[in-house]
Amino acid sequence: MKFFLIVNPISGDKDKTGLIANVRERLENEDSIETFETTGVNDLEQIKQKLTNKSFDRVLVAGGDGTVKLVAEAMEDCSLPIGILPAGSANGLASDLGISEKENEFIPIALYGITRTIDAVCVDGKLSLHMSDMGLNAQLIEEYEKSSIRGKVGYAINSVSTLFKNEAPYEFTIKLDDKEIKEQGIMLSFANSKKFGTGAVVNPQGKIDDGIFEVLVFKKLDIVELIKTLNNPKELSEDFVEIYPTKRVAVTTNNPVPFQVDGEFCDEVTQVTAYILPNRLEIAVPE
Ligand SMILES: Nc1ncnc2c1ncn2[C@@H]1O[C@H](COP(=O)(O)OP(=O)(O)OP(=O)(O)O)[C@@H](O)[C@H]1O
Repeated sequence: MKFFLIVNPISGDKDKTGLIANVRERLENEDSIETFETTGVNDLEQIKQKLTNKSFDRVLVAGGDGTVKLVAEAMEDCSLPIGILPAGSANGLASDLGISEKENEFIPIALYGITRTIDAVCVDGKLSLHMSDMGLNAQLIEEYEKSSIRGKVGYAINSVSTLFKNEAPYEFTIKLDDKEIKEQGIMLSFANSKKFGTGAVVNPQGKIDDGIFEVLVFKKLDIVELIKTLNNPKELSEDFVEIYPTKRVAVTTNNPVPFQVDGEFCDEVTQVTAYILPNRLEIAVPE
């Protein structure tokens, strides 16, 4: 097999040298691998070009959700299976697909594992594979991106400051196919899957390949419900989160609200439309 390995050198604040060496060690004799390191500038065009000019059998991604998304965007015209080597501060997509965080378990899956086709969501014209949202979490991501401390420690420190200086609750007007709803909440998520990157299950009925996504309106910070999300709940209280399964939605707010897509802060917005992209991507998963 021919592999194209894309490495994000800064993701998760982790050195990837050992990981790359371990991947190479697992290759079978006739396999070949070409490596590309992201720079944070012009990566999309460069990856697209490599994929157009050469033929590969599988693309490996050593990074977090943002890097997987980048690769998925680059594969608009050329669809190849993706093997995820989780190496971000938040590996929400990998965790949702049941991919282990242990190198000796995830490397063989990424290289030779069976694949599964998953949906994506187009959110405000951008590709979202996992979770995008308007509100508190997006503000946290904005603060994190500005801060010099990366990795899980960076998230933890910024969580505290975000909790003290945010403008929530926000007023959301949610237009679904059959109804329009007004809800007040601290954030609104467009969820293609079950969990946040932290592992918190906020969308218990969510499936990444069911042709729909869920709009989640988080009404308040409820410590008891937040603890529940860490224990794989089958359902959550409607006083904590209201869930609307749908194929499309248009959301508006009165005032600008921080907005993020799969862990990347985008902007402050007053409106976002989203719709499902069924069977968008093929990813290697555990059996
Ligand atoms: N060489 C680089 N230098 C700086 N930034 C980079 C580089 N390569 C990629 N990036 C940036 O990394 C981000 C994607 O990181 P990703 O989500 O995969 O990992 P992460 O660990 O979750 O990210 P973060 O460290 O931001 O939490 C993108 O914003 C991208 O522009």
